[in-house]
Amino acid sequence: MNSDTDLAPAVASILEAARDRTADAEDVVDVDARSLPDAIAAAEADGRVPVIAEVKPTSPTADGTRDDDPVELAEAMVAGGATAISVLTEPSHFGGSPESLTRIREAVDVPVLRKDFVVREAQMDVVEADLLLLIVRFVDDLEELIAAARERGFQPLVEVHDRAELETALEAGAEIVGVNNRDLAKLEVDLETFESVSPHARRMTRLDEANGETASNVPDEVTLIAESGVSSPADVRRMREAGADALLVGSAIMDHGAGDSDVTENTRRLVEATGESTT
Ligand SMILES: O=C(O)c1ccccc1NCC(=O)[C@H](O)[C@H](O)COP(=O)(O)O
Repeated sequence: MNSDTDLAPAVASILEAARDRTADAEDVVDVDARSLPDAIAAAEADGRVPVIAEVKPTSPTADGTRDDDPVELAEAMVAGGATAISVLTEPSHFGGSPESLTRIREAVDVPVLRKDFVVREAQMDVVEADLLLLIVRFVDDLEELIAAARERGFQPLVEVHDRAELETALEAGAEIVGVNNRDLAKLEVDLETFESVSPHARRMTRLDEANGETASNVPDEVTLIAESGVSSPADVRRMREAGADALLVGSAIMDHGAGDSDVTENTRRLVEATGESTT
């Protein structure tokens, strides 16, 4: 793990809370996961942009809190064409909970991501989900955590912020990689982050192993997700042109400032962002 000194205070606080969080589950999770790559393929087949819509009651950068029932939010996102649902389960900075995720997963039939700050294996045994987030920057033993997640049936979504972290992720065998456009020092979003990392991911996964340029456990295919800062159909097209297989969108769908904003419509305008347009 890198030093904590170049993290925004909010992120340092999230990380400290994550490290302190106990997980005293008696049973090891054993989940029969819904496949994200299959869900992405199904969306592509019927002309939807694959959007992972995020149930994110609040966040350090949100301009408010939405108190709506998380299940109603998730169902509204699926009605708008969401390919999968991301659920923040972090309680103190994002207003999430594992219980919300369980209720959501029972109510929808798309894959559900547990978006949290998991730093130890024991913290995986809190709730069943189809995908589990692992953030390269925050863990010391990525390869072991990927293996531990897979043993439980989770599909690990490994999050990176730059090319060096991407290499770490791919060499550890990550098959689903999220490139987060929000930097952890100032919490600013810049879609160029995805644009600069994505070609490197494609190059690394295509290099012939025999030429010795890539580690032997780099997968042939990787599912690449552009995370954070996608707020308009134009942003969607931009990330797709840069190679995103799917987009993870929270704030633009939750629209925290406007408490009663229509989550179905907010999802649909991104899901339908195909073809040419200037907006
Ligand atoms: O969203 C935040 O304010 C935030 C602050 C500090 C660490 C992480 C944070 N967000 C986590 C996420 O990765 C996003 O919720 C997710 O990618 C969606 O981003 P957005 O569409 O920009 O809400």
